[in-house]
Amino acid sequence: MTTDAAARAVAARKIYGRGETAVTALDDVTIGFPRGRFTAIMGPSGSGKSTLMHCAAGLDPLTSGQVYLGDTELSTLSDTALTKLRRERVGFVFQSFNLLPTLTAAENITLPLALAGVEPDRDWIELVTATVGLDDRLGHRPAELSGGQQQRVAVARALATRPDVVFADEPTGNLDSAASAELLGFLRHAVDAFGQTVVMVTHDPAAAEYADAVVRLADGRVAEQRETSGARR
Ligand SMILES: Nc1ncnc2c1ncn2[C@@H]1O[C@H](COP(=O)(O)OP(=O)(O)OP(=O)(O)O)[C@@H](O)[C@H]1O
Repeated sequence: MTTDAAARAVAARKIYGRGETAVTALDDVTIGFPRGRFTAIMGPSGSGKSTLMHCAAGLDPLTSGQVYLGDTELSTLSDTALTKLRRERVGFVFQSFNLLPTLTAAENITLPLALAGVEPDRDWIELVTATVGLDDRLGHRPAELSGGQQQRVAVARALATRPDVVFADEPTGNLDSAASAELLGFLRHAVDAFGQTVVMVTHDPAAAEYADAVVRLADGRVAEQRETSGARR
């Protein structure tokens, strides 16, 4: 296992339910997500993609095994410490954008910093915000933005704390192909220009080609790990 993994799972097992209705969602998964790289998680419906992401992000505990963010083993943390870690060291992007409707785009981007009670790094926020490419629309509320624009705001929000990892769950699931390409280009840029680490669940092979590597799950196990062709870089 490489030591430069921003996040990793070791012998991760997740069982939902008990007895006859128990479902093994993760079955002995050991995987690292290298720092400064873009990893796509693929696999059929029910193969454990979301479970792996949720457990790696500290949203859901494992049944056995360990997940680490850097050198921190998440199961050793209290609920308060885990909440703090998620706020300060993890960024999330969801299929459904999840922006706060009453806040402007700019306010949505800096919200995680306000929640974490940390001083914004103004240069970083300016850099990320400039890269979003929304120009004069930063003062607009989400309802006044297209889906693609909203999701770019969501990625900028995920980057605001300069997290160790950004976890994106089907981030292009609600976008048309042009907006998807733009969003994936933005995620790619966050990795190449800012050295961020991105882990993205996707069903779309074209989306996965923006990543450096693809992890394919099947029946809760790692079925394949490969580097992408890099054709889009
Ligand atoms: N909260 C839960 N309670 C019980 N079973 C669950 C729960 N969450 C997931 N599962 C089961 O665990 C398995 C893996 O689910 P998971 O959502 O991780 O798969 P996925 O690969 O992300 O699927 P999809 O592509 O459809 O989102 C599935 O069999 C699912 O039904």
